[in-house]
Amino acid sequence: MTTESHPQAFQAEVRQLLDIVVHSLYTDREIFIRELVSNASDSMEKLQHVQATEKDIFDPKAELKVDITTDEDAGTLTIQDYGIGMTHEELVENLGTIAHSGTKAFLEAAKDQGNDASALIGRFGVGFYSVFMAAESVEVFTHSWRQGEQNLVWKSDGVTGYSIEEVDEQNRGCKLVIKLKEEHKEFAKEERVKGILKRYSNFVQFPILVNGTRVNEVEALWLKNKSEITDEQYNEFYKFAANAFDEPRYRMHFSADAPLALNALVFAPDDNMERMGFGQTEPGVALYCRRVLIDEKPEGLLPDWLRFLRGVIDSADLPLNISRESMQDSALVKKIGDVVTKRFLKHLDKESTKDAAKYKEFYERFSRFIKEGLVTDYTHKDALAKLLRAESSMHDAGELTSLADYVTRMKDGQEEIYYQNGTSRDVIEAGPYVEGFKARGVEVLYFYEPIDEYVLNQLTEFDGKKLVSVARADAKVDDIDPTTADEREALSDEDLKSLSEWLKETLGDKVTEVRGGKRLVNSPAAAMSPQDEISPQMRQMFKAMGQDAPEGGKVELELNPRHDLVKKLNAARDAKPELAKLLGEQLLDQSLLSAGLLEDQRALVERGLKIMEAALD
Ligand SMILES: Nc1ncnc2c1ncn2[C@@H]1O[C@H](COP(=O)(O)OP(=O)(O)OP(=O)(O)O)[C@@H](O)[C@H]1O
Repeated sequence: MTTESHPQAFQAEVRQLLDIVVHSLYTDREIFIRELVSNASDSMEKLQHVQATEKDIFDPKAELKVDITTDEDAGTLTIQDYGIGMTHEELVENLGTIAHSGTKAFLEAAKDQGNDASALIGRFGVGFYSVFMAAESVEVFTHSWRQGEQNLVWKSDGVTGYSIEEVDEQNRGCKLVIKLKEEHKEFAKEERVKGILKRYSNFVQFPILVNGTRVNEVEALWLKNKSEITDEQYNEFYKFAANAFDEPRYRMHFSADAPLALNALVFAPDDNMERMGFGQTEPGVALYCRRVLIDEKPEGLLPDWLRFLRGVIDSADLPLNISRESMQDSALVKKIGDVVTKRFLKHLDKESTKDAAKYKEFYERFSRFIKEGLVTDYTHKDALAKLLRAESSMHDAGELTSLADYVTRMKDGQEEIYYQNGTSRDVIEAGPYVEGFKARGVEVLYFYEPIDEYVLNQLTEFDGKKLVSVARADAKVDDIDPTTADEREALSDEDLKSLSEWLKETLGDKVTEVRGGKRLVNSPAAAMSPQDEISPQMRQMFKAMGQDAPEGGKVELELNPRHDLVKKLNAARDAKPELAKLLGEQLLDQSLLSAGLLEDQRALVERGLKIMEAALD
């Protein structure tokens, strides 16, 4: 084998690549250190494989580590590894031509793009050559793991070509001596280099030392076997990764080989910082490729509503050099995010049945995110719906139930899932809507947040069963018989019909319809949302958000034909027409009031006084 001391020209493609690297890649210049440390680590990993089969290895006792030294005065940065090193032939092949597919693909794409290569480069690896973003010249001293090979140095200024010479004895592996350009001397500063390594290379499996001090202390826990990790280790890792002081509420650790090579370790924190008033939480699951950081806060990785999660996703399938900008529209990144999201939702569902009390605590803090997911993320709708919880007419206050459990308790003949949205349990139970369901032994779920109405409207159904508000006129509960018979005599159909017509006339277009119904027990009347109309609660929500609500929002008035007040009102139509009119209007306003829908209460109060006066006459 010959050893040239005269310069060799770079392959044309390498020159082209170097030109782009030096002239178009300005952002994230610091990543060249990440690239070189990754190469060092890869090379030592390869050595471990070689050690498994080969006995005769050069410099067999050399410890596997990355030694980095900085020299500010000389403006140099030196990176030494003890990996497989390179022979003369390998130096030519690896550092003088472009053999690896990623860079080739880049150059081909760059050709198609004409001059605008900078937009593309983030998607492909430039690996070793990225050093020339900061270097004036580079020397690679090396000895291969093979016995009997030469001690060599490869030198280049990264412009036209390189030379390879034989040198004095070297350690096994590669030592890169990087002479920095004047304007990039910052990379010869110890603190700057340590900062870069902490950011990108903290989890590299081999020790990294800067001027003799180790900088990477934390193990890449996500790549270890679950059975080898203690709870304390997990919690410590969470605190480190999330920069947190609390103990995580949930954690999920999983690995997959197909369809994607994936390792994920994610945590739900103790509390929801948004609920505590800290403003919008930033996404906190970092993306790694084989222990090396790609992006700390990747935006397109997980859906926005999972922004409370903390931890790490690592995929060996990702190209290391992918840039932040191109990440967001990478199909691979989306796929990774989707796999993790699905897994996490499944994990939560499992945990919720395993320990309901623990899940309740989580839900009380994080339900906002689940609801946000339900209204923004159609893909995961079904899995999210399983995680919803609510109080119920069948359970004590404070107890939560799931939609799935509700379905198991549905009565024979019941086709729909019933719910009511109100400010509190007391308000809901004091209102007229639930009583008819209770009398039939039909369960009603109670939701208390304004957003719930919207969430349930979006969800429309669960397990093939429609979600219906008990305030809807079309709720199909009338077909189910009450469990106890109501002995009170009802108004005749004829009287009920004429009373209803009279009331409709009296109330005018404040109501769409007045009619009798079977649903009420203790209340004389109730304001119902007509079929196919946006509910009054929804209108209120639009208003609260400062938006114009769609047309509609009128109610249907349902009368209880067994209630004394209704019977007496019917009689009063002829006997005391003036008072009957007042009572009819009052009945509507009170129904609106108990539905939380009366906007202006002045008329109600004034009318109340007149009715009181009449009562004393
Ligand atoms: N420290 C090293 N020790 C041994 N071989 C190395 C070292 N650094 C680079 N090489 C060799 O040079 C080749 C080219 O390196 P380069 O960083 O350009 O690309 P890569 O590591 O193959 O891919 P990428 O960096 O795009 O993921 C490597 O595949 C490897 O064979």
